[in-house]
Amino acid sequence: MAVYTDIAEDDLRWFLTEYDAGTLLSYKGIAEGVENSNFLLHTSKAPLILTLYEKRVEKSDLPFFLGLMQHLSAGGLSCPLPLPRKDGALLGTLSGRPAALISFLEGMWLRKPEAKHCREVGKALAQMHVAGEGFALTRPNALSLEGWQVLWDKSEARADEVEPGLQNEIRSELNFLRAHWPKDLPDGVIHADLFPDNVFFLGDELSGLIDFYFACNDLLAYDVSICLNAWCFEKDGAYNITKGMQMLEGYQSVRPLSEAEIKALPVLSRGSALRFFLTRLYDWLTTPEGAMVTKKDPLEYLRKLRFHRQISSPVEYGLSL
Ligand SMILES: Nc1ncnc2c1ncn2[C@@H]1O[C@H](COP(=O)(O)OP(=O)(O)O)[C@@H](O)[C@H]1O
Ligand SMILES: N[C@@H](CCOP(=O)(O)O)C(=O)O
Repeated sequence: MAVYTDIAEDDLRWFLTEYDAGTLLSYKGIAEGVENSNFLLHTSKAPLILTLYEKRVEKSDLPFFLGLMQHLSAGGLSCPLPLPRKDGALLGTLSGRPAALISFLEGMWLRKPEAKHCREVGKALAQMHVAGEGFALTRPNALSLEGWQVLWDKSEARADEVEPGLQNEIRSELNFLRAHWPKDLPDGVIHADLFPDNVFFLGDELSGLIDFYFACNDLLAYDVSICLNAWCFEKDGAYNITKGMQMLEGYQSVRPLSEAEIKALPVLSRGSALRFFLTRLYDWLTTPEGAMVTKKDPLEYLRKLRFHRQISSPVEYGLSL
């Protein structure tokens, strides 16, 4: 679960007086999530999500994340909106952490997404890419090639504890990606973590996207590759080409991919698989036993990475060329 920082009821009541949010009726920690501490609040006005920003979130990035939600929402994307304080600021402090109130999004995430849901996700991702145009702030992707190397430097010495031979395999993967990473593809604001737990559905209808705390400026097709990794593999590790096809068709129904983007999908997918492998590996090796967070399996992403390595044409992702 992810509640790293506890809050005292009196402090929360005091914090809420800065907002026009009504009076507190109840609050509870939310078990899901990895990065931040989240609480569900019921007030006399409306349900709200309270987020306390934790370890990997830089305070200086918060205006980008919160402003982005406002920009995307104004552009027609369904996503939470930060609630301004009475003084207009979007950010306050609670229990010594930067904290924000955001609107509660109806829906729930799908534990067993089907191909038809992948199509909706592809569409919503493309809508987000379009809605992100014109956003005034920028944020470089801290988890691209350089950031991967930093994570790897911190994990490399113990990597073979997780699987023998990993040291050599990941070292040469990083070399490959450094040499082949595409540079001239369309870029813009990407979500960068659009996993099933960050997409809400009401029945089969997508009700919105959450968790913009990895959002940044990067290649749009890299975001597509993140979604292929996160949505289109089955529990047994097999790639589901029907899901891939639906995801890509859904995306292209809003924003067609260029030939260069399509050609780059295998290398981008290797990069995104490595990115999630590395953060999971780092967390696996450093999260203390008994911590209140569910550690995610790095090897799931190693298997995905190996799959992308043997792709010989983007057609294998379900694209019709
Ligand atoms: N705006 C929201 N509306 C409804 N539920 C939310 C909202 N934001 C977060 N949640 C709940 O909190 C959980 C964790 O949120 P998330 O932003 O993914 O956390 P983290 O950044 O720590 O991974 C989500 O799975 C969801 O259950
Ligand atoms: N999606 C990442 C972990 C980040 O978790 P989130 O709760 O912020 O989506 C992974 O699966 O490794």
